[in-house]
Amino acid sequence: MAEEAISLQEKDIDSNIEDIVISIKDFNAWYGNNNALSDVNMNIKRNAITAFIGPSGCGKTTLLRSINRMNDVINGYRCSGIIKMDNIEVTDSDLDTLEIRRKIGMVFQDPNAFPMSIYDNLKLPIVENFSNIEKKRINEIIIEKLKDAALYDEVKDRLHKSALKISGGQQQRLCIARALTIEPKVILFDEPCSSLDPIATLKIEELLVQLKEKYTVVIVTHNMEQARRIADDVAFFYKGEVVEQGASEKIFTTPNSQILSNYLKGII
Ligand SMILES: Nc1ncnc2c1ncn2[C@@H]1O[C@H](COP(=O)(O)OP(=O)(O)OP(=O)(O)O)[C@@H](O)[C@H]1O
Repeated sequence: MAEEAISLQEKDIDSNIEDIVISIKDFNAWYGNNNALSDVNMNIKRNAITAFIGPSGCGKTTLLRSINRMNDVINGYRCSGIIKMDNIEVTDSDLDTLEIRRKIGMVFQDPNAFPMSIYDNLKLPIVENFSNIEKKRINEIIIEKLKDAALYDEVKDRLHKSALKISGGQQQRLCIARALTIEPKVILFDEPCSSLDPIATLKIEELLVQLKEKYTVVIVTHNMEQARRIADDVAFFYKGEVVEQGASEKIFTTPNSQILSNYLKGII
């Protein structure tokens, strides 16, 4: 099984470098003495959806949050190895983490709309990130990003009403619009549909498929049907290792490892 995993990783590393936006090399992560990730090697393709799957506690979120250095704030967290986004070494401790998060945005499990108007939810990151920006341009960006997040038509008549008064699915699309305002290259999604009903979930899935035209999407999901529906590539995590990774079609139809096969059958 280990040999099969290595050959897949090597194959990925050989892919056209232009198509790769994030490369992860020999990455390890610890919380205190707990080795949460072991020797992860992975290439994440540009303008594609990559899904991280695997049982609970196997390191998916740890890797996701390491990609934009969100884990830096956790007491006892440390890592080794290299994560690069294009030519930027995001694991370089001298880099400003805010700068990294401008390029690598994140959307969380539960919609975290701010308790303010829909308009102000988007205005806030815009004024924080683009100094001296004109009001007219702020308006334009807000409308553009609400449209990109497939939300504009549903909220255009209540932009100045509270963001907390819209549905959970709409709030999640608002959070996606907010992440888009600063023009990231990559957007990380940590189980973005786990608190949503099936209809709201399908809307987010459709949106992610649209977003990959402009952005690179990485998603942690426990929903295998979701990964199957939307992911181009899949990485299967087990006990802190990436056991298998590759094209979604291949992962779901002809997995190499018994562990992945068992996971897909719901045995583990
Ligand atoms: N903040 C933290 N402090 C200490 N240990 C942590 C922390 N977050 C995660 N861990 C540990 O790191 C390991 C990997 O957890 P992680 O959340 O990355 O897994 P996961 O695959 O995303 O799980 P889930 O699917 O349940 O979200 C687990 O052993 C977990 O207990």
